Amino acid sequence: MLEVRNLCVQLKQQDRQRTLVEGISFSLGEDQCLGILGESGSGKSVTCSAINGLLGEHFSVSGSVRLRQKELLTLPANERRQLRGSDIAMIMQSPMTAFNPLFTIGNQAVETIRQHHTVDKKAALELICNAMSRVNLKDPQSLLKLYPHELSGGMLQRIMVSFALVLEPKIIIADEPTTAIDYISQREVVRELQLVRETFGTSFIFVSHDLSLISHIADDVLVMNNGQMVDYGSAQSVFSHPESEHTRYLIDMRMKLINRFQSVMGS
Ligand SMILES: Nc1ncnc2c1ncn2[C@@H]1O[C@H](COP(=O)(O)OP(=O)(O)OP(=O)(O)O)[C@@H](O)[C@H]1O
Repeated sequence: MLEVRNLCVQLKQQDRQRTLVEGISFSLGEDQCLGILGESGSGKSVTCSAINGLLGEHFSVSGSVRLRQKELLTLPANERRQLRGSDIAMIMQSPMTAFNPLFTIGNQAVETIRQHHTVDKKAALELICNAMSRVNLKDPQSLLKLYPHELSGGMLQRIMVSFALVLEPKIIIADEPTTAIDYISQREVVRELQLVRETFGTSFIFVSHDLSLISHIADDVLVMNNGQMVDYGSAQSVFSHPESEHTRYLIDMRMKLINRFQSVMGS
């Protein structure tokens, strides 16, 4: 489905280039979930944005990103845009920047859905309302009348998940899709994303710094540190026999946290 080879992202600065990400390679099969794990600033979001062609002109991206044998990095911008949503949908970490502040959520939903499905406005609204209810958003009709700034980050994030549920893309890149959401809704969102995978065979790239979440949902895991890939393989092998010091460190930190929690709960 998706084949990424030696992906490298540089930021063009006045007199030099700063490398943000280098040497990222992985394959994502149909109905497969790749977890990208790493601490803050390790390059997870830049990697996802590069794959989806969302980095601006200050960045240079090299390597290869092939979607069903089609090279995406050299694709003209309009063809790339067409793939977004229908082939690859992204649930972004900062939901505020994902929406246009000048239009209501309902307008943006209808516009986005009708770009990819031949349905009228009423049917598009029904689809999005239905998807919003599935991710625990109450009274979707009223929410659709609001502008992005009138909603919390967590609500916008869940609305983004609803867009992805309606568009039924082949691949969903979920970049920390639960960061701005309370614990109960996090579980709803993860459950819904898993249901999408089971129902439509959607492939996922699931980005998180939460090791337990990744170990729970990912088939394969790629661990990043300082813009580089330090471990890659099946979740089972990466977590039981990590190759890098850094992955071992992340696992140790997680174990310490669990032990501390158990001792606090026990005392
Ligand atoms: N728009 C940008 N301009 C300049 N540098 C950037 C930009 N976006 C990201 N970076 C830099 O690229 C590096 C990787 O950032 P990235 O956002 O990909 O990390 P991350 O692993 O997703 O972190 P987090 O979990 O906090 O989101 C960081 O050093 C960051 O400062």
